[in-house]
Amino acid sequence: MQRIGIVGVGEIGRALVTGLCEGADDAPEVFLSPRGADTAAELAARHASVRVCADNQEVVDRSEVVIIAVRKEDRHTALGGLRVAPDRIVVNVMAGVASDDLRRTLATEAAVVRAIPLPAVRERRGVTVTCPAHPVVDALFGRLGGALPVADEAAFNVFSALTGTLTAHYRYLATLTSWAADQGVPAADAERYVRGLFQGVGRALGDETRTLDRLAADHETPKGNNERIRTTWFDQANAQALGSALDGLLADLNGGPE
Ligand SMILES: NC(=O)C1=CN([C@@H]2O[C@H](COP(=O)(O)OP(=O)(O)OC[C@H]3O[C@@H](n4cnc5c(N)ncnc54)[C@H](OP(=O)(O)O)[C@@H]3O)[C@@H](O)[C@H]2O)C=CC1
Repeated sequence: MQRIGIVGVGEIGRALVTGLCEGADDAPEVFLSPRGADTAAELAARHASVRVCADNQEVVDRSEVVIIAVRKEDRHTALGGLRVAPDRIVVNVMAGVASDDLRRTLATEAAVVRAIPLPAVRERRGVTVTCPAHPVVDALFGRLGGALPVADEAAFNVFSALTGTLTAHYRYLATLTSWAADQGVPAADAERYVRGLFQGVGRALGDETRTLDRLAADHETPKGNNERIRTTWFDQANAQALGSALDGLLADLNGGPE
C-alpha cells in the first residue's frame, strides 16, 4: 500500500500523516483534501511524500486507500457526488457513522472499513480498532501502533464508547489538582505532582503480566488511604452511574439519533 488519501485534514488527519511520514524511511505517498488548508499546507511542506489535491475527487482518484476524516455533520457536503471506484478501500474514522450509512453516501461497491485511530497514532503508539478486518487497513494501522480488528459493528461500538471516557479522565486529574490548590498548596506544584502520579499509572499499565484488579490491589494497603477513597468515592453507586452513562452512549452509537 503506497498511496493514501485523506479527506478532512484536521486533528486526526494531522496525527495520521505525522505517524505515517515523520522520520519514516518508507513513507507512503499521501494525498490531502484542500479543506483545513493551513494544516494541509503545513504537512505538505514538512513531508516530501505529501501533496495537497485540488479537490476531494482528486484525493479519491489518486489513492488506493481513502481515509474519511471529516466531522459527521460535514459528511454529505464533503462526500456527496464523489465517484469511488470499486477497487478503492475506504476507511471511515468518523465517530458514530455506520458503514452502511457511508456506503449509501458514497454509493460505492468499494470495501468500507471503520476505524478508531487515537491521537497516539502520531507517535505510532495508538492501537486502532477496525471493523471488519482487512489486510491492507490492518497493515496500515499496524505501522501506527497496532490494529485490533473486531467481529462486527456492535463490538466496534463498545470500543467506540470506551474512547468517550478520555476527557472525563483528564477532568478527573484537573479536579484533583484544583482541590489541592483550594487547600492552599501552589497550583503548579499540585499539577506537577498529579501528572507524575498518573504517569506512574501509565507505566504500570504497560505491565501486561498483571491484571487490572491485581494492579489495583498492589497499590492498596488494607485500611489505607487508597482503599478509603475507593470505597467512599468510587463506590457501587458511582460505578453504576458510569455504567449507565456508557449504556446510554452505546445505545446512541448503535442506532440512536443522527
Ligand atoms: N480528534 C480525534 O482524536 C479523533 C477524531 N475522529 C473523527 O475524525 C473526524 C475528524 O475529527 P477531527 O480531526 O477532530 O476534526 P477537525 O475539526 O479537527 O477536522 C475536520 C476537518 O475536516 C475538514 N472539512 C470540513 N468540510 C470538509 C469538506 N467538505 N471537504 C474536505 N474537508 C472538510 C475541516 O476543514 P476546515 O477546517 O476548513 O473546516 C477540518 O480540517 C470526526 O468525524 C471524528 O469523529 C476519530 C478518532 C479520533
